[in-house]
Amino acid sequence: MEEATELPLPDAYLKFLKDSGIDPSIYTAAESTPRYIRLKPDFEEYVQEIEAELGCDLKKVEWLPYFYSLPPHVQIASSKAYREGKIYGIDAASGAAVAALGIVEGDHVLDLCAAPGAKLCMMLDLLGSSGSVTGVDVASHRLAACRTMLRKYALGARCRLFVADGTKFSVLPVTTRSESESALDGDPNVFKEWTSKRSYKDRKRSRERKGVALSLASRTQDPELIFYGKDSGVIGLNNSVLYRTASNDAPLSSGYDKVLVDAECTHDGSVKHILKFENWGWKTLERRVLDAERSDDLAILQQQLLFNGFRLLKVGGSLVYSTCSLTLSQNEDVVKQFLLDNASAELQVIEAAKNWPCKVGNMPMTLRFDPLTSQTSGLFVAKFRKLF
Ligand SMILES: C[S@@+](CC[C@H](N)C(=O)[O-])C[C@H]1O[C@@H](n2cnc3c(N)ncnc32)[C@H](O)[C@@H]1O
Repeated sequence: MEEATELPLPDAYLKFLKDSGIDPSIYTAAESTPRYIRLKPDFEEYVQEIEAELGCDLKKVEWLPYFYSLPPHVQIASSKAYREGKIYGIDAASGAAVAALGIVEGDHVLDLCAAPGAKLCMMLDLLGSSGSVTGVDVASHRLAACRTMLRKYALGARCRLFVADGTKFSVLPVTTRSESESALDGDPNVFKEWTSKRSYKDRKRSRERKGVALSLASRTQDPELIFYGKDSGVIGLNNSVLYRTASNDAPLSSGYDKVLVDAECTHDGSVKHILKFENWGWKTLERRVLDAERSDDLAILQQQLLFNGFRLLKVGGSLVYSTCSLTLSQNEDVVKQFLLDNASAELQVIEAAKNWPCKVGNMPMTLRFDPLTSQTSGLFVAKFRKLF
């Protein structure tokens, strides 16, 4: 195995690792960490066919249903199975973050940092034939890629996507529909089936609707609905119902059952991603990772995302906070501060994790996937329950 000292990491980054208490040798795992795919549940019988196509064995990940590992250098993008939407690439640790949510059929799930969307796809696969998933991301181009992914994998029926700031997003799930809401059918501003090709008349209406939405949803900072599936609960609603928002103080009975806050972070645990900066230029790493880490803004953003995700959670519901950073400041410190500020939050044991190849974090009940020991990308996971 390569020595940590031989890795092409610049001094400024090595200092960041040292200051953050991260052992640089985790990057030696980049070459040997397998690639992971998730097979869409309907396609398990195709394993042998996919193996022949990729020219390698698919090794079942025993601790995570429908996940397979393959040698790190196998490319999946040109394979027929990938093009036909039978498999998607997702690291097993990312899959664990979704599994930690414990999604069951009928849940209304919020994914507050959703793009590019591998976790969102897995959520929709777990959801079954009732419930919904709402994906939010502040980056419109990334969320557009997420929409493409949903359509490719035919997973969008129960999903809606909003470009919005997750620290302010306030739109509630559509749970039950009252008679007065169903009677909106004649209203020209009612959402019809979603289509990417919309007529001039529709676009004009949508602009008008957006105007209404802006005034109705001033607290939501103009969330823009860029996709909704036929069973997402959006069709037949008008703006006033769709943009029904959560009040800041009242405990929610109509909030989301499960929330994932897969927060923006420095990505230092994503060992393969970090080593790509060798080609992209270390200056880019300094700008994207080190400057971000140095500024207090990132920690504030993580706190605010967690705070708002929890606000939208219904009483009794569960929230998973994850990052692909291994620093204490972006993980345990965020969790500690959050627990201090929120009496209604308690850390929850992740029952499913008993057989996972991860370690307990620096706080009981939190988990850390470490590339050297877990054979996955690095990831921190904490789960909270809302008590009241
Ligand atoms: C770690 S990535 C999420 C990965 C995603 N969950 C997946 O599985 O593909 C973090 C995301 O947070 C988004 N983000 C950053 N600031 C945000 C904000 N204020 N509100 C919502 N999303 C934000 C970024 O655009 C980025 O897509």
